Parts: sequence; C-alpha cells; structure tokens
Amino acid sequence: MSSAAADRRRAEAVAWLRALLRGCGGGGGGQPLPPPHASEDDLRAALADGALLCAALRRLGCDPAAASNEGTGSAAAAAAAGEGDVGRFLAAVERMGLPGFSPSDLDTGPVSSVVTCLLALRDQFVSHDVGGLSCSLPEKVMMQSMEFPRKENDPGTQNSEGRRKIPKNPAMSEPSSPLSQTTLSSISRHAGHSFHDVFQLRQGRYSDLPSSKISEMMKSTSLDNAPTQSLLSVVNVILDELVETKIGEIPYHLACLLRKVILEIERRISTQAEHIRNIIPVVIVACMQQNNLMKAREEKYKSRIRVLEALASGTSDQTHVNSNATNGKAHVSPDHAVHQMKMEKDKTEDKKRLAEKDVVLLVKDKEEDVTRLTKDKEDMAKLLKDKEDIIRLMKEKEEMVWMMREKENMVSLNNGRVEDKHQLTDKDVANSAKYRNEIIKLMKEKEDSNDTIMKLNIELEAMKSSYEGTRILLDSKKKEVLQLLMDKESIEYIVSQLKQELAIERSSHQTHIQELDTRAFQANNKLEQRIKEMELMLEDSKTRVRDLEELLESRSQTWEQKEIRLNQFIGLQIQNIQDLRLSSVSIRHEILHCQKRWSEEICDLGQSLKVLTNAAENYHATLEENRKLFNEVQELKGNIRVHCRIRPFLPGEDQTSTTIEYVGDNGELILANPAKRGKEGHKLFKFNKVLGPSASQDEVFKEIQPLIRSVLDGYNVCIFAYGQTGSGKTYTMTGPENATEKDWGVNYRALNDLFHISRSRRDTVMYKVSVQMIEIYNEQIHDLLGNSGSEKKYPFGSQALK
Ligand SMILES: Nc1ncnc2c1ncn2[C@@H]1O[C@H](COP(=O)(O)OP(=O)(O)OP(=O)(O)O)[C@@H](O)[C@H]1O
Repeated sequence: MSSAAADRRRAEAVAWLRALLRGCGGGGGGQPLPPPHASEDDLRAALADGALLCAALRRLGCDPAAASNEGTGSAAAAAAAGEGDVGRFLAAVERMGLPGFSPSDLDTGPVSSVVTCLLALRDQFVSHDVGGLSCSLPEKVMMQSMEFPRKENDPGTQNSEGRRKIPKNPAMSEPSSPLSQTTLSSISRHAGHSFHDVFQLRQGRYSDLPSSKISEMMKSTSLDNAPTQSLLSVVNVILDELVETKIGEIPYHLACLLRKVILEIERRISTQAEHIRNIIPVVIVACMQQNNLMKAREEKYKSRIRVLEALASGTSDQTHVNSNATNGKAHVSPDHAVHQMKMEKDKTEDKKRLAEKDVVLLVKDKEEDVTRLTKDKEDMAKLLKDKEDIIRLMKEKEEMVWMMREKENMVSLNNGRVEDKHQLTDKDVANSAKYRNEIIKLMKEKEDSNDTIMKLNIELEAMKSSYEGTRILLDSKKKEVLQLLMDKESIEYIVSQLKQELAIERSSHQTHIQELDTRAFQANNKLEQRIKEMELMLEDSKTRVRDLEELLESRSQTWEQKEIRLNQFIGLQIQNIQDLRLSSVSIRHEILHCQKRWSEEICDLGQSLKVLTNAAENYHATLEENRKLFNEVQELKGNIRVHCRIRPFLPGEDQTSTTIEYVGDNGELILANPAKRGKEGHKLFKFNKVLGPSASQDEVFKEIQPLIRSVLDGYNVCIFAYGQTGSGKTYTMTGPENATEKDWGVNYRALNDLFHISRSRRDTVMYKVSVQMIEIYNEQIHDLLGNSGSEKKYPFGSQALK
C-alpha cells in the first residue's frame, strides 16, 4: 500500500473516531482526541492507553467490560492481549469477528493494523445503522443476520478483502464521503419493493388477506424496509376499506397491522429527527473542516505564489547575473563562460519545470476544491430534501390521524345505529367493547403520537433555525469559495504572466545562448589560431633559447676570460698601487725638498720685492716726468694744430672737376684755380697734416689721439671741425648714420679712449666726466642740454666751461 493510501485510511479512521467521540466530550474520561490530521505517532499517543477505544465501543452501545466477560474465548483473548482498556477492546473486537491488532502496535509497531481495525469497526456498525437507528450491540448482532438485497456486482459493496461491505451511515462518515443519503434512500427503495408489491399492486382488499399472511408479512423485514410513502398508503387504504365496508369491527390482524405501520412510521420520524440531530454537528464540523481546508488551501496558494514570485525574481536575478557574466566575460575564459551559462540555463529550466509542476498542482487542488464544494452543496441539498420529506411526512401523519378520528366517529355512529336496529348478542357486545377499548387505546396512542409530533415540530423549528445558521454559514463559505475562485483567477493570471515572462526569458536566454555559442565558436577559433601562433612562438622561443644558451655559453667563456684578465689587471693595479705608494713617498720627499727650495726662493723674491718697491716709489716720479715730457712733446708739436681732410666725391659729382693738384706728406696742399693762369693759377697751403679722400676714420683719429691722454693729464684740449657746408665735418666728428665701430667719428673714439684710459688709471686717479653741448649760431650760443630758456644763452649762469 502506498504511503498516500495509508495516510488517507488513517485520516478516515481518525475522522470517524473524532465524529463518534466528540458528542461525549472526547474519550469520556477527558482523554484528548487525536488531531484531525494526526500522524502515526499522534494516533499511537491518543490510543496508547485504550481509553478512547473503549469509549468508542461504549459510544456504539457495546460495553467492553461486559463483552470481555461474556465468553471464555473473549476472556482468553483479553488475557492474551493483556489487561486494561486495550485488552478489553481487542477482546470485544475479536468477539465481533473483526480484525484486531497487537497491543505492541500502539507502542512502536505499524499503525496500519490499528487503522484497519478501526475502519472495520466503523464499517460493521455503519452497516447496521441503516435508517440512523442507534441500537444496542445485541440488537445489531441480531440484525447482522438480515441481508439486504444487493446487486452482486455493485463495486460499492465490496471492500478490499472481498468481504461484503454495507454502505456507511452518513452521520458516521466524513462530510465529503461518497456514501450519502442517495445510497440510503436507494437501499430503502430497493428493500421495500416486496412490501410495495404486496400492498400496492394487489387488486383485492387487505381485509380479505388471511391473518396468517399478514402475520408473515409483519414478521418479515419487508415492513421495516418499506418506503414510508407505501406505509402511509397502506394506512389510508385500510381506513378507506373500513369506511367503505361500514363494518362495525376492525379485524384484529388489520388493527395489528395498522398499529405496526404507525409504530414503524413513528420510529422512522424519530430516527430521522435523531439523524438530523446527529448530522447537524457533523455538518458544522464539516463546514469548519471545510473552512480549515479552505484556509489551508489559501495558505498553500499564497506559498505557491511566493514560490512563483521567488522564481520570477530568481529568473530576473539570473538574467542579471547572466548579463553581468556577459559583461564581465573579458575577465573569464570563453570555455568557462560557456560552461557557466549552460549550467545557469539548466538551473533556469529546472526552476521552470518546478514552476510548471506547481501550476499543475495548483490547478489540481483548485479542481479538487471545486469538486468538494460541489459535493458539499449536493449533500446540503439532500439534507434539505430530507427535511422537506420529514415535514411532508408529518403533515401526512397529521392528516392520517385526522382521518382516523373521522373514521372512528363514523364507526361509532354505525355501531350505535346497528345497536338500535338489531338486537346484539352478548358475544357481539363483548367484541364491540373489546374493539372500543382497542380504539380508545389507539386514540391514546394517537394522542401520544400527537404529542410526539408536537415535540418533533418544535425540534423541526429548532432544526430550521440551525439550518438557517448552516445556510448562512454555507453562504459565507460560498462567498469565500467565490473569493478563492477570484484568487485562483488572479493566480492563474499571474501564472500566465509568469509563463509569458518565462517564455520571453527563455527566448532571450536561447538568443543569449546562441550568441554565446557563436562567441564561443569564434573564441575557440581565435584560441586555436592563438594556440598555433603560440606554438610558432614557442618554436621561435625554443630556437631563441638555444641561441641564447649558445650566446650565454660564449658569453660565459668571454666573462671567464674577462675575469682572468680582470684578475691579471687587478694584480697589475695592486702592483701599480704599490709602485704609486713608493712614488708618493718619493714625491713627498720631493715636495718637501721643493718647499724648502720655494722658501729660499721666496726669501730671494722678498729681496727682489724690496728692490721693486724702491723702483715703484720712483715710478710715479718717473711717470710724472714722462707725462711732462709727453705734454712738452705735444706742445712742441703745437698747441694749435690744423689738419685738412679732403672728402671723396659723392655719387653724382663730377670727379674730373677736382682742384686738388698735390697733397704732400708734411701737410702741403696745392690747389689749382682754372680761372687764373701762371703762378696765380696754383695756390699752396700748409697744414699740420693733410688727409686725402682715401683716409679712414681711424687714420684721422690717430692724428689727435695723444691729445686725449693730455686731457687726462690735466691739460685743456679743444678739437673742432671747420668747413663749408657739405665738406664732411659731421662725418669726420661723428660718423655716418648707423655707423659701425669702424666708421665711428672722432667724438666716439675720443670718448672711448677717455674712459679706457681713466679705467686703466682708476687705482691711482679718480676722474669725473661731464658733458656740455652748445650751439653757436648767428653769433648766439645755445645750451642744447639746458632745460630753461634763460640758461640757453651765454654766459650760462653759475656754470662755466671747464
Ligand atoms: N671722408 C668722407 N668720405 C666719404 N663721404 C664723405 C666724407 N666726408 C663727407 N662725406 C659726405 O659728404 C657729405 C657732406 O658731409 P657732411 O654732412 O659731413 O658735411 P658738413 O660739412 O657737415 O655739412 P654742413 O656744414 O652743411 O653740415 C655727406 O654726405 C658725407 O657723407
């Protein structure tokens, strides 16, 4: 047997036990009932002491203690099973011929044997509770011998062990059990066919039936199993016969039959009332269980939705991770990235399959819920129909009682008339009194029935109110179911959206995987190419390594040679150092010798310096004398000297029209005058020096340069140029425009000499140089550097030419 089937059977047994014992406060002794969804351990714990088992037997009308003492076999079984409630229960079960179990099964053994025992007990008692009558165990055992007509191939009447199984009582079964009132009514209908055939289809009168036949019918089970409608019809027909025949007496067997039928009807009404009374708490329990079931379903749906949301977020995260992995693939090798993506794809597909399974489970759960709700609705509709049947029966009974009263009145009237018209015999009188007593008894019974009917009416009102409550509860449940259906639709919508997202995600994943495959293929190609390149590079590297090894070998040989040379060099250097040390010692000696010699020379130099000092002391005197002699030479040359400079022809001048005929080295100049002849035509001039057109600026300055020294010796010197316009005065004194050092005129050269000599004499003489520039024009002297106009005219105030 699968674990699911075992769980279902255990749940059936627990539900039956709970429904059976709930009315008497659990186990009757305060023992807690097993929870609705009890596990094996829960069931063992609840049944371990056997109190609940014995309470169940007592609830079913069987006293376990009495049962265990009834026979030696049972007592022996109880002794074998052990003392206590468990032993008593097992003995009672064995006496009933039901499968038992070992007491150790309630400790650690398999609980399936206990469940089988409970279900067999339930089937045993439910099978004899047809009609809802809770009879005692002896009655039930007696009823065991009665066999209802059954179809041999009816699958609902066979259990797994091949034993004939009788349909369950709805009061004892689960709310959603397939066994319901339909089965009950069908059995009643089926069982009542013989009675119906006898009492409805016969053409004759009941009064014509022999008493032996009626007694046989009453003894049989046909009356018990006949439909209520048939019984009522029987009563009506008998009463009609009595009225129609206007007989003064009711045959005894008919009266017995009437009584029996009325008793049967009353029994059925009380049975129905009891059944309804029993079924209401079961319906409430069923509603509560349904409510719990709905809540559990709702929680389940919510958890499934959470799982789906988690899956959806997981998928988006996965996508994010995939994209990150794709973005970061530059850092991962392509093979590794492809492998990782395949693993992620497998994971995503697994999650998708799980989500689809969840969706299928949700849909299945929803269908089961809908099926259960439909069954519950059908059960409720049947209960309502039963209620209506009961009301109708009660109305019919009332009518029947009323009719019976009418008939009795009519019978009494007939009897009175017969008494007046005929002279009755004593036997008739005695019979009449007997029948009257019977009728009075029947009337009393009828009144009792009326009281019972009143009570039933009150109970029916109470049941109506409880039905109203149940109906309201059912309406609320219906609303909850509608809400659940709406939730289910929203969940289906979410699931469809998730499916769409999954499809989109799947397509994007497939695209991504294709891209990755393409990239992987490209990467593989690149890698292969790269591997080939690397192999070539490796070959090159090996070749280079070989070359390098050879080079290293040669280098090492070279270095060894160099090392040898270096060692030789170092040896030489050490030798040189030793030589140098010797040299330094000799050089030191030599330096000492030089120092000695230098000191001697310095002593000699001191002697010479003294001589030189004496000579220097005479130097100034000699210099003064030299200056004096120099200036005397200058004076001898003449304080006033006149030099003549002949400028060359300018461009555009006629070079043939020169008047210069002779230039002498001693300052002679002969000019020709073409206008005059003879001696007059030639004129001789005498200067200190005549400089020709080819004379340079330096040659001109050389003639006057000694005068500059005289200025620094304290003599007054004046140098000026004289000549007609354009004769070259400015050129000679200043030089041409933008002149180079070569073309400098007398002024520049004289000042240059002046500062040069003054610098050479700065150790002995400090000179102060000042400049004054004047213009003599139209016999007016103007100071060209003066600021005020008054100082421009000679004499220039306090300053005088030095
Ligand atoms: N020795 C020389 N060699 C070449 N060119 C010269 C020489 N002397 C004068 N000249 C040129 O002759 C022209 C007249 O000279 P410069 O201006 O010096 O005459 P000047 O006597 O100063 O005239 P002024 O009295 O009108 O100022 C100038 O163009 C000058 O360059």
